[in-house]
Amino acid sequence: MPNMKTLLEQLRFTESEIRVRKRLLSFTAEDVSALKHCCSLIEQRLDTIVDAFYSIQTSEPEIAALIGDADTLERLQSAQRRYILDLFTGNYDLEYANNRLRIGLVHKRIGVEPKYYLSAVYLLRRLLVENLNDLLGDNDLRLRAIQALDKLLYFDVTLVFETYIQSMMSALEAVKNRTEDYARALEETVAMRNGELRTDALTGLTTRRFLHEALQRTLNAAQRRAEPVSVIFVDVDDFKYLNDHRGHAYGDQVLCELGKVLLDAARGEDTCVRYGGDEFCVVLANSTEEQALTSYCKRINSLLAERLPNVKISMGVVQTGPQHFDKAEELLKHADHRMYKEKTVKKNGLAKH
Ligand SMILES: Nc1nc2c(ncn2[C@@H]2O[C@H](COP(=O)(O)OP(=O)(O)OP(=O)(O)O)[C@@H](O)[C@H]2O)c(=O)[nH]1
Repeated sequence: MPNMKTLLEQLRFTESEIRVRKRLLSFTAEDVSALKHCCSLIEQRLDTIVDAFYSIQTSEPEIAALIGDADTLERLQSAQRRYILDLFTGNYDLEYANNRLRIGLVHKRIGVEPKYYLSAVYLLRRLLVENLNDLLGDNDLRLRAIQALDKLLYFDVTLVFETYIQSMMSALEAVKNRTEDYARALEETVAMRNGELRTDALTGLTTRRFLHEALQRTLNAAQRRAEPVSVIFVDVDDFKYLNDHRGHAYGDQVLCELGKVLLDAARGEDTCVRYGGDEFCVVLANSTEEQALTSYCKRINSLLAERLPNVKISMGVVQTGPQHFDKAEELLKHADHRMYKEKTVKKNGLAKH
């Protein structure tokens, strides 16, 4: 029985553990002999006891439903017969313990709640005591046998409950493992999706998620080489109006084309990012603010005039380095602020260009 072995191993069951348990219940050789003495007497009443047991059990509708069909009832009856004989054989060894552990496992598996198991143990004890009283009359053996039976039943109930609990814990462990597997799979999916999001689907530019990483890389390299870095925020003017009046698909085309313009105007070491919606951000390596305005921004404006003559943009340029370097966050905030300022000036009709 490989399953039993695992169960015993799980519960660390050994001969010496059985000895400890017997000692804890003061289950002595005297108890063994008292039970053994009653074996043949109980055997005579075996069928009567088992019949009485199941007629009382099945009179309870909930238990009758648990037992189910006649075949199961028959199997339970013969198992009960074996158990009653086991109680009086005088052999309470590892094999005996194994059988009790198996009962615990079976009870858990078929969903017998402890209340049913305990009431069944109580009923069996009552029937056995009634029969011992009847068979043995008023003598010393009767008292000793009943006492020994009580200890042995406690021994068995403990084993059954331990297996029950162990098997419940294994089920919980399995659920926990499944949940952890699911969480891991979910994390992998999210990681994969994030990986896909490195590139913006519409424009093919770097996504905002990776702006910080790219900017930091450029800043680190610039610091080592003592070069300036410029950051440009770009935002389409009245894009909502374009969307609303020429359709969302046209809006998409504009964003896509603007992305190309930004890329075409940039050099290999620059990073063009779709910041979100109609906002873009460009990190120019080795570029002062002056160079950005006179070279990069100028190129953008002329490309835009060629490819999207009806589209206007606002830009905010900020330089950091080559001596003192601002933090990435500050730089982005500053560039965004400048772009917003330019837009506000234009909207108020104060634009000079
Ligand atoms: N077609 C299209 N529209 C988008 C996309 N992402 C965001 N938008 C729209 O872009 C518009 C941005 O509008 P606002 O932020 O009000 O900007 P605006 O109309 O350009 O106004 P100002 O920035 O003040 O000039 C919103 O209407 C968004 O719904 C996209 O991927 N495709």
